[in-house]
Amino acid sequence: MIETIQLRKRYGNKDALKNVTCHIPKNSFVGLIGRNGSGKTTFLKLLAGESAPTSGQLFVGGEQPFDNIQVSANTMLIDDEFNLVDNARLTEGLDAMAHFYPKFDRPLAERLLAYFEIPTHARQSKLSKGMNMTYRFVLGLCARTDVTYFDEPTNGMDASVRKDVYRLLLKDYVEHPRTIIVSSHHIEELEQLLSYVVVLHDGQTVYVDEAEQLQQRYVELIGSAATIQSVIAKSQVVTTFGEAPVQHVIVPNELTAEERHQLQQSNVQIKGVGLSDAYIYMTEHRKGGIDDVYNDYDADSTL
Ligand SMILES: Nc1ncnc2c1ncn2[C@@H]1O[C@H](COP(=O)(O)OP(=O)(O)OP(=O)(O)O)[C@@H](O)[C@H]1O
Repeated sequence: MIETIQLRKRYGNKDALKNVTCHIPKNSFVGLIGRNGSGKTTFLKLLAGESAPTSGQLFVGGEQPFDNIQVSANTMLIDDEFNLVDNARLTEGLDAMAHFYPKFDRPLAERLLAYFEIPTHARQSKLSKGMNMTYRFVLGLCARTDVTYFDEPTNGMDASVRKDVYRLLLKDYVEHPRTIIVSSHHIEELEQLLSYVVVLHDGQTVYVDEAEQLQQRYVELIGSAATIQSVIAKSQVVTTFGEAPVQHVIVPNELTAEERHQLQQSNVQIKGVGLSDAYIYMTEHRKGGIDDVYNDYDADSTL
């Protein structure tokens, strides 16, 4: 469905995306994850045809999206700027959606807005930040375009709305399968939904595959630090946390049978990791974590 090869986007003298190569199968529910500034928004804007790549190839349903009416009629990008009609009342926004998107489910949109207590006679510009994002989310969901991109859709929503929104997204996706890409920093809220994950790091794809595979990249060893260190080479350790004597050591899921045996014999627990943790380990700063920064500062300040 979506195919990119060495996709690059340059702003001035800076590469926002420098090498994005990925294949996303049709009807996948995709999590687009990456740290601040890794290129998620830039990538979604390219996919939605809102900007043109600097170089590389990009196809959505076999078409190049930029300046392509056929693609835009079947695509929605919902972000915190989405606004179909300037200074319109929500009812006018619903009218416009029905006009542009033939599969728009207006009755569902109206029911959802009533449920979230968003007044449809109000002007979009007068809604609170969270309500505005919920309104945009409802439009994106009910448009039922073949491809829908949500860029940080839950920004500004309270915890209970966020929960409803993800539940809703899953229900609607199951009833009406289509390709959905959601960028979010709250992966833990999303991880039950995702079938596929794209991880961007510093403008490059560092992971494109099924969500489950990402989780299986690492294991957590829990036990005596000294025992773990006697079995596992230092170079294998991704990160360590917790205080001695019981520590948590994260390593790639590449333990040999012999290593597993030795660890188990020494009462070291071997545990799987969650998706959001796996992502953090994958993109962790290699120069140490926030503790090191704080400790260095502390040491300097006492000189
Ligand atoms: N219009 C622009 N002009 C110049 N630089 C830009 C522009 N848009 C993005 N960038 C730069 O491109 C890089 C990627 O930005 P982008 O917004 O795509 O990242 P992101 O992963 O969505 O970040 P965040 O998680 O913080 O929203 C950043 O370094 C950003 O400063």
